[in-house]
Amino acid sequence: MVHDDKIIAGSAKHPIVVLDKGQHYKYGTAGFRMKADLLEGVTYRVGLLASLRSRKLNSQAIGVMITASHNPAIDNGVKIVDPQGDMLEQEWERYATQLVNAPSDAELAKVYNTLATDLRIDISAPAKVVYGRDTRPSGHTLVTALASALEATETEAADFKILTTPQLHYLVRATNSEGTPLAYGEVSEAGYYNKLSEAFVRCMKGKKIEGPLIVDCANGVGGPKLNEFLKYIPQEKLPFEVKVVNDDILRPEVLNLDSGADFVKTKQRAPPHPKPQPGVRCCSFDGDADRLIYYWIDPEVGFVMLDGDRISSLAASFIGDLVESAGLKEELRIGVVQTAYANGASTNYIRHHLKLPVICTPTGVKHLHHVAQGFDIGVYFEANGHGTVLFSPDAVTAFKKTDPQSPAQKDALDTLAALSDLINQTVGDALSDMLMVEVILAHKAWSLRDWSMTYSDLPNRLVRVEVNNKDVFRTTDAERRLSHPEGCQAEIDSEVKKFKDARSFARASGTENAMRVYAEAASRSEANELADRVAGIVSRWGV
Ligand SMILES: CC(=O)N[C@H]1[C@@H](OP(=O)(O)O)O[C@H](CO)[C@@H](O)[C@@H]1O
Ligand SMILES: [Mg+2]
Repeated sequence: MVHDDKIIAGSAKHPIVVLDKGQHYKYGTAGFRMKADLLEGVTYRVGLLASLRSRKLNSQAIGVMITASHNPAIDNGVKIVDPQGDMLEQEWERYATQLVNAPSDAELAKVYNTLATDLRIDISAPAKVVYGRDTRPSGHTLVTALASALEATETEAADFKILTTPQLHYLVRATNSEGTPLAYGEVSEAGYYNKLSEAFVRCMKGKKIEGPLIVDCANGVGGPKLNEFLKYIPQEKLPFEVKVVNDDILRPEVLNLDSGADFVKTKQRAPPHPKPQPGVRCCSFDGDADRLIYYWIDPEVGFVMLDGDRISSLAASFIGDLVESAGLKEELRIGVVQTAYANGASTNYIRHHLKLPVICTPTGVKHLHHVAQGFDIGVYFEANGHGTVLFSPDAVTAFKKTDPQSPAQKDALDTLAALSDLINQTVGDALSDMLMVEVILAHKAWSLRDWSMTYSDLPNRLVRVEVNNKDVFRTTDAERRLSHPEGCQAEIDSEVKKFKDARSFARASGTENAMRVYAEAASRSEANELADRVAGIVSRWGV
């Protein structure tokens, strides 16, 4: 077939590491992610798939991002981005897995051709792939393998070099919408900064934000990109004082080390460096800048964290009020999407205080994103700080076309329009989300303490349980209950009943070879006790 010889020759230059018997590569929640030295051949093959996907979708540009997010520097990963900047369609995860597991170069060409035939893809049609990578040293080799696959399949390639993950998602959407009425922004990294900085200034309306903001960038790609972004706002218009810390990208060994959003969320404490200053507003990005967590050290109670659930409820409350002031409450449906890991107190607050609908989906951003698209304004966040707010085309039109009857209504409509430009519409984006939070705090004149007073989190605990066979566990009801093994859920239920305001669930991790158990209850000791008991049940059933 058309590309066979070139595909085979390229694959020989970027060989796949054949895994031990019984093991295979799997396109999971975060694409392929593992030790970087296993990834050269994988990345080559992902390049082949991206070219097929572009050809399948009328030559629209497909994205490929090379990153391992919050993992240590020796790891890396590769994932595909669909034309609108969202995650690869689920059906295609299977094709990625098939292509990557082809046992030889010749077999690889065969699988490629079979996919093309089965999916009715014209492999002589034009194809385009845009790609980027984070700061990991291994990224360089992987990009070379990717470029080689694009060359072998005669795919037009746009290398955007070092980027945050959400910047790559932005560029994919900008590329595909260029020159259309829905143009998303200039197709360049500068275009991303222009769009965000301009929208940020419009949202702030001359307001200033009290006190400095310390931004921990996990020594990842977010550091240099945030520093670059700040240059786009004229000094006199800069509404806040930002101090960027942990932005050393020259020493790979410090990437994600004792810093970053994942560290803060899982360890429930501030990064030790720089030494946290009581009372100062802080936030952390993760290694590829698609997660955000806020926190501060309260002089009285110590560390206080404002995670994805908090950002979600803050955004829903602010946007809900604006929609009301804009006179669009009857017209636009606002909803919040969470996973089972969302703190029960946040769900309660959104449902009963903000009076907004909440939908629970399985873990993984693609699920949340998809459900959020069903609302005119869909707010979604995972508790770990990954999320965004999606505005439908109808909502954006309403912000721009509604004729305001009062200055207050005009003000609300303008702020909503500016927010829809500020908030990344493709994926969770730490930089964009941070600017959104700063806008909301400035408008409400809130400190982090004011924000944290909106509701009290239920004490909770997340534990990881290693079992022999996690495949025996199957979930239902958006992962909140186990359907298999039969009888296991009944045991969990009977434990949960013994505690006040309690909830607990167990599910197999999609990214690690382990089970995760979550428990929350009225007190810390009860949450801990319940988590231990449920972990015990899971261990017994998982042998
Ligand atoms: C409890 C938890 O934090 N789970 C994380 C983790 O998924 P698991 O399937 O639980 O391993 O990694 C996912 C990808 O980064 C992220 O979407 C998700 O929130
Ligand atoms: Mg990440």
